[in-house]
Amino acid sequence: MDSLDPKSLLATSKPVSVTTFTNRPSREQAMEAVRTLLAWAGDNPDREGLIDTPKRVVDAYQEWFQGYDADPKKELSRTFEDVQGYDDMVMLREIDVESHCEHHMAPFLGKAWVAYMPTEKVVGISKIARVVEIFAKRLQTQETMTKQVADALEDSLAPLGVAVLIDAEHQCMSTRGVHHKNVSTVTTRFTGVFKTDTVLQERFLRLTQK
Ligand SMILES: Nc1nc2c(ncn2[C@@H]2O[C@H](COP(=O)(O)OP(=O)(O)OP(=O)(O)O)[C@@H](O)[C@H]2O)c(=O)[nH]1
Ligand SMILES: [Zn+2]
Repeated sequence: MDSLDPKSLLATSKPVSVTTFTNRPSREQAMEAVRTLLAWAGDNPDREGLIDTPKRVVDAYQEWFQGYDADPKKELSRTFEDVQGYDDMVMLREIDVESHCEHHMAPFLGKAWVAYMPTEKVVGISKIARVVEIFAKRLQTQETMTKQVADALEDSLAPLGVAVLIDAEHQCMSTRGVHHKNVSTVTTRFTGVFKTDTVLQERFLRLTQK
């Protein structure tokens, strides 16, 4: 099996865009990396209980990071104009967020509230949840993800404004490091009328409360 030279993968010191980083190692190389981690942790990767673990871990990573292969723009490309003049905010409450922090690759889990003020077109509501999922299934900071969700809606729907709030607990804080449990991190992004109209912003924030 070819050894994986990290220098050849990260040959440039410039930040690598997630959409242009296509020089991926093979599945076999990824499984070999898991074997290395198991041995490094102090266990025997060849014992019966661990023999299939690299395969399971690679399958799990494929699921947790499938957002790199998905395009949020595509999800938002189908819109509907026949809404009989509906002119108020559309809001999805408590969309599940299952993501991984880019600093530790540890899970952060929580909820997202997403609203937009449509102009003449609306999008299928499931597509908004799909967009949240696509960005969640990449390595993230919560701040970046919050802005990416808002930007995707802005770019595709050209609405009067967008509001996004994410509330999540980071396991890198609860299960290691500082070991503080039940700390929720809240991030928000308001654009357009949600930024300029404080009454509307407060309405959105009230709707994020239980
Ligand atoms: N702003 C922000 N920070 C995050 C997020 N996820 C994890 N972090 C933080 O990233 C930071 C990384 O800090 P470092 O000092 O480089 O890493 P570390 O030594 O592992 O830090 P500790 O977690 O404090 O042990 C930590 O403070 C984490 O809590 C996130 O989504 N947003
Ligand atoms: Zn972390």
